[in-house]
Amino acid sequence: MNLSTLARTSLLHLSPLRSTSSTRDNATESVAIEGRNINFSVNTRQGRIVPILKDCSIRIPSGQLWMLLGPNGCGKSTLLKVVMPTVEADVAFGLGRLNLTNSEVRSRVSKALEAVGMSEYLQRPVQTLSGGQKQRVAIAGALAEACKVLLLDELTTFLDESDQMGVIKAVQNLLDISGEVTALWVTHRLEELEYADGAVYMEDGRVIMHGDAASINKFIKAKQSSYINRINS
Ligand SMILES: Nc1ncnc2c1ncn2[C@@H]1O[C@H](COP(=O)(O)OP(=O)(O)OP(=O)(O)O)[C@@H](O)[C@H]1O
Repeated sequence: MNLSTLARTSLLHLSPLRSTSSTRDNATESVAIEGRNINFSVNTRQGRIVPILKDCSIRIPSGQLWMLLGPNGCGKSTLLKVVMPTVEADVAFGLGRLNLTNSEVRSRVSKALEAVGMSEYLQRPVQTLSGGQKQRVAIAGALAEACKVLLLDELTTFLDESDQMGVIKAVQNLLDISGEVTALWVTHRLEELEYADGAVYMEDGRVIMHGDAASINKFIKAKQSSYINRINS
């Protein structure tokens, strides 16, 4: 079925949540996934609204294995996608171990998302983002944890040109804003050198050249044309 838009209303929490358990000892147990009254509909191209999830509520305690069952087409996969973490939960994930207050967590998440140009995606499920947007959210996660060094391995390999630029610009922007974050970016794409302050070129386990990005670009291009000339001769 072709869709023009997706509509979703839900109240969803992903860990860490505390709730009163109905278990034998009435102990407080941690809830990893909780969705309340989740509704999800799709709008067809013909303008018809098709309800898929109808007022679903689930509560899954931390550290347990639960199964989701039901006949084909009843909505299991859709429910799973809708309970996928939001951008906000994803960026906040690594902060769980830092013993921060909720307002500190919110402030860090919002600053990190701002730095990568993703503020307006706070409540979007990560799974609905493009590849480049997901990379930017991952970078925001590192930033929220106050990482001072980012080691970024081929972030843009499978991205189209606009996503590729979005990620490069997000990294550049956060370096400009923070003034104290350093990034080392692994790439095969020579055109990305235009955005680098410096570069390192390796061959066969050795650093062959280390310096300004323009000189390294020139060096690699000269090597490439000499190689092409050799195989054409
Ligand atoms: N994007 C969509 N557009 C239109 N209909 C959709 C969309 N996503 C899901 N549906 C419909 O919603 C219903 C639930 O689909 P879903 O894949 O969640 O079911 P399921 O329980 O996981 O099925 P199965 O057991 O066959 O994998 C199906 O009728 C499906 O065709």
